[in-house]
Amino acid sequence: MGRKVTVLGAGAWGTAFGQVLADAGNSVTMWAIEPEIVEGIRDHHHNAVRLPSVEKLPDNMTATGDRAEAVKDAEIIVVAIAAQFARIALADFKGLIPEDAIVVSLMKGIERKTNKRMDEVVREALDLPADRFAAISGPNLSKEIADRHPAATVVGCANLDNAKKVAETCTTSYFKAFVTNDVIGLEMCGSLKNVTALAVGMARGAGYGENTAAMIETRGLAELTALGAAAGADPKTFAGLAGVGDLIATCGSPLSRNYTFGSNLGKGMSVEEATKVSNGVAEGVPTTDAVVALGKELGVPTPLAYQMSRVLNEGISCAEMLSGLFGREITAE
Ligand SMILES: NC(=O)C1=CN([C@@H]2O[C@H](COP(=O)(O)OP(=O)(O)OC[C@H]3O[C@@H](n4cnc5c(N)ncnc54)[C@H](OP(=O)(O)O)[C@@H]3O)[C@@H](O)[C@H]2O)C=CC1
Ligand SMILES: O=C(CO)COP(=O)(O)O
Repeated sequence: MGRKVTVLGAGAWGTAFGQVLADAGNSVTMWAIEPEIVEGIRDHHHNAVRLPSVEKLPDNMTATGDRAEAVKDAEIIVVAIAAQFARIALADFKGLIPEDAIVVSLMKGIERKTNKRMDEVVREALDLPADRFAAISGPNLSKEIADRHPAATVVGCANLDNAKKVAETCTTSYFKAFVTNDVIGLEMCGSLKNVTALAVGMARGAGYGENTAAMIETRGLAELTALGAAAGADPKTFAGLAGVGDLIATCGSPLSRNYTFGSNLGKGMSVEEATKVSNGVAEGVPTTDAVVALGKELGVPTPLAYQMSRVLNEGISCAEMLSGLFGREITAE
């Protein structure tokens, strides 16, 4: 049974996920600011700007630039906007969202300055109760999913029935969704793994091999698990698809914008140069400082995020970043 679903933001993941929803039999409306993107999807079933690899998007997928028209009668509204702009973009939708619609975030980032997760930002921006907010997070590189390669994800909602409703809405022969009520865990996994991916990419770009990558990934996992648990997440979530799973995908693939951004830094580019050549938003960049701040707030050491913030703000080298990760004191792992 198809539902009316709206996706706010026709970036790479918003568009690929829109295709998943359409493949699952729903009637999908994409909302985007840029008229070129709206016209491309609506008139030619093609997003030449953000997802050119898909020649023809499904027929049951359309687009509009009109906010009220986009969300009218939608049962599920998916938000896929660059995290730092989510609050401001959603402010214009306040009052337009149907009263019983579930709002789903695909975003993986922490808001700078407030250090808030996307569940907090979305709920505040739309004045939304917890049981109508869901997060989706997992190893979901958009280009692979757009090519319909088999993949899985996790849908989190305080209300498990609503998580199941969202999961059912995005299930296809190639896309499997699990459910949880650990929204905080999903948010922390998705946001923090991007900082680790920046560091692994940087090490790879600088020419280091498997040992270095494994060291950063494992220490990154320990860091995001500790911070997540302190924020109220279930530590088990970090061993699942959204935690270890997404770390493996993101830290191992040049399709990841965060990995590639880091790799370019490791090859010697400046932050400005790496930003210029980035193929979409690298959420780990603005999220890094927010993770350091959140660590201070919650009393959890975040050595990897701290060293990456020095890379991004002070331009320290990869070797300096890695040697700064560990003190000289001998400790248990
Ligand atoms: N790509 C992936 O593989 C995955 C991405 N994600 C997460 O999904 C989120 C979106 O990523 P993705 O689609 O890939 O990113 P893109 O860089 O491809 O697109 C970013 C999107 O944000 C929109 N946007 C930026 N600023 C504003 C604004 N002020 N108002 C409204 N819209 C705005 C862009 O609109 P416009 O095009 O008009 O500029 C675009 O739709 C991120 O948080 C990312 O971490 C999660 C899983 C996988
Ligand atoms: O989150 C992702 C895969 O799960 C996508 O990673 P990037 O945002 O680094 O491309």
